[in-house]
Amino acid sequence: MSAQRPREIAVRILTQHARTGLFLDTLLERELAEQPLSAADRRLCQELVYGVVRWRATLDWLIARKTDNPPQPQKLQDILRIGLYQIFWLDRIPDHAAVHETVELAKRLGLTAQAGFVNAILRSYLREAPATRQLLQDLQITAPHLGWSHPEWLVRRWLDRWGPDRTRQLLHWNNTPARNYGRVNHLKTTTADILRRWRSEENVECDVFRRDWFDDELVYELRRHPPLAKMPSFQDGWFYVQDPSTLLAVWSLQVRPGQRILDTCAAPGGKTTYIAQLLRNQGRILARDNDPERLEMLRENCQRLGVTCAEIQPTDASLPDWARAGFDRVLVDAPCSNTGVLRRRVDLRWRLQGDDLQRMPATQLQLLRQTAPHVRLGGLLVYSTCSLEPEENEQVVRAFLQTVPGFALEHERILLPFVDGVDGAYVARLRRKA
Ligand SMILES: C[S@@+](CC[C@H](N)C(=O)[O-])C[C@H]1O[C@@H](n2cnc3c(N)ncnc32)[C@H](O)[C@@H]1O
Repeated sequence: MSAQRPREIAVRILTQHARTGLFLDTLLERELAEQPLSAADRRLCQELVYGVVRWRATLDWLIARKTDNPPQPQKLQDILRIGLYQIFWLDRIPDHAAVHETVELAKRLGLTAQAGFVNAILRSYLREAPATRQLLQDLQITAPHLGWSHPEWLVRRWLDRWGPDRTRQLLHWNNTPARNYGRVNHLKTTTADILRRWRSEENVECDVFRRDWFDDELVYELRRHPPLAKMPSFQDGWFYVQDPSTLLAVWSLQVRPGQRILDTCAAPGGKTTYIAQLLRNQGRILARDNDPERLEMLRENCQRLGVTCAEIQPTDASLPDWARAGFDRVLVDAPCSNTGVLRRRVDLRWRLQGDDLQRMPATQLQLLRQTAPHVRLGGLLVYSTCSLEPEENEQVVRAFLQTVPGFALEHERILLPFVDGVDGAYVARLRRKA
C-alpha cells in the first residue's frame, strides 16, 4: 500500500466513524497500526480526528453559514471540517498551507469537482478570520452549545444547575485535551525508584499531583512521555494510568490489609488494582464484571501490576446471588452516562441521549440492591459513578435508602472539574447497620 498522508487517513476515520458508529479510539488504533507515518504525522492525524469530533457542532455551524444546502455529503463535510479546524484551532499550520492542503485533499479523495467549492469556503473564511474569531467567541455566550460544541439538551440542564460561568468552565474543560496521570504501583516499586527510572531511562517529565483523597507522592502528571504502552516501566507494572478522580471511590472504601472486598463492576481494574495496593496483597478481592473483553483487560492488568489477592469472576451483578456474603467492603462502580469524563472520550457527547438519564438509574439501583446483601453487618457499601447527573448519583442512593432497610449514608461527595481540577466523579459511602 502506498504511504498515505495524515489528512487522508483522518477523513477515512471520520467517515467510517459516521457510518459505523465504531469508537474513535478503535478506528484510530486500527488505521495507525497499518500506516507507516512519522511521529509528527501520527500526532497530526490524531489531533485532526479528535479535534474535528470535539468541535463538530461549531465547525458545522461555520460550514452552514456559507452553504445553501447543509449538510454536505459526509466526505465533503469532513474535508471542510478538517480545513476549518486547521484554520481556527491549529496554530502551527499556516493558514494558506491549511487551505492548499485541504483543496488537494479533496482532489486526492475523488472530489475534484468540489475542490473549487472547498477552496471558496476556506478562502472566504481566511479573508474574514479576525471577524470570525470574534463571532466564535460571541457564540460561546449567546449559544454555548454551538460555541462549545455540545448537545443542546445537556448544556441546558447544566446551565439550569450551575449557571453560565461554571457551565462555561465545564464546557471548556471538556474541550481541552485530557492529561495523563500515573498512579505509582507500590506492589512493584517505590516512588523514589520509579521517579529515577522515568527521568533517567525513559525521558519522562512529570509533576507530583496532590489531592486530599489520596496519599502524597502517589500520583504524577506525565507531562511528556513516550507512548505509554511502550514504556518498560509500564510494561513492568510499575504504574497504572488513571485520572486522579477515580481514586476517590477507593479512598471512601477505607481499605485495610486483611479485609475481604467485593468489587462488582471491576473491569478494566483501575480500582481493583488500587484496592490490592492498599491491601498490600493481604486479604481477598472478588472482582466481577459481565463483559468478557473487559474481564480480559482486568486479568492482564492484575497480572501486570502483580495483584495476587484478586479472584476474577464473570458475573452479571444485576441478578440475585446468594452464594457469597460477609464482605467487609463492597464497591459498586456502576456503568453510567459518563458525563464527568467527556474530555477523555471525545465522541461520547454525540452518543449521549436525554433518555439515557431515565434508563441508567434503574440499572444502577438494581445493581445496588442485588449487591447490598453481600455486605457484612457493620461493613461498607460504596457506590460510585463518573457521571455529574443527580439522577444517576444522589437520587439513586436516596431511592436505595428508601427501599432497602439497614443502611445509613455516611459520606457523599461529588468531584467537579471546575472545582477540583480533575474529571467528574460521584461517591457515596453507606454503612450496613450492625
Ligand atoms: C465504570 S465501569 C468500571 C470501571 C472499573 N471499576 C475500573 O475502575 O476500572 C463499569 C463496569 O460495569 C460493568 N457492568 C455493567 N453492567 C454490569 C452487570 N450487570 N454486572 C456486572 N458488571 C457490569 C461494565 O462492563 C463495566 O466494566
